[in-house]
Amino acid sequence: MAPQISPSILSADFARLAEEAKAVEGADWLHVDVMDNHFVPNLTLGVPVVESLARATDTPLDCHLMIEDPDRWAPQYVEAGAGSVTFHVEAATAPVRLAREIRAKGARASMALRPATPIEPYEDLLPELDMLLIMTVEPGFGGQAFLDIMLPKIRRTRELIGKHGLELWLQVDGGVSASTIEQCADAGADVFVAGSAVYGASDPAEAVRALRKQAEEATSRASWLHDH
Ligand SMILES: O=C(CO)[C@@H](O)[C@H](O)COP(=O)(O)O
Ligand SMILES: [Fe+2]
Repeated sequence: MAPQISPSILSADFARLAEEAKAVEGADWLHVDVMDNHFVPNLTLGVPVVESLARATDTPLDCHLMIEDPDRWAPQYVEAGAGSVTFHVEAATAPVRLAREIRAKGARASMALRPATPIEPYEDLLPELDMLLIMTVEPGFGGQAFLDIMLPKIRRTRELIGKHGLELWLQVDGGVSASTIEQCADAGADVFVAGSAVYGASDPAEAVRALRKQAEEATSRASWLHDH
């Protein structure tokens, strides 16, 4: 799959969300970080804001739920208009049932792993998912440094996806920028969340295009190397 860029509005101006969403039209997704001050020590926004954002932009919403009890809340984000809903496996009680419910309601189902959560126990769940999110920072805040100790986990996950012949997308989130996106693409990620690297730039739309170009070039170099 061609690399996709998902700018995170966590780094945008929350008083101007509609304008900030429009500033990155051309991106594949708009990443919406939902935090409840329990699963992570930060509080952002909820269902009503997602409903408004879905009306304010044509870019599909990629909702990253950093909340307790996603089994209860995630379906409401599909109803609010999200195109993709990511729940954390550490918070979910019944991840298979939840992924099936998200899909049945019409969104892409995605599961996230915190940095200390290994992929291996969840190998058998992969066919139930449309995307897996590997956090490359501890969730909770934008602008943190990329954890390069996550690169082996990205590689192992890409190998598991290949082994099972799945179409699953592999997303990375946290500290993704011009200096780190190529390592992520080389390790096998294909959906890149970037908050401060996009909204901290003077031209966010241009930052999205530049990140996509870097990811495309790194992906084609990596596939050339693997094929030869
Ligand atoms: O989920 C999160 C943080 O928990 C992210 O989506 C951040 O918003 C990414 O921001 P940068 O690290 O790219 O600044
Ligand atoms: Fe996120």
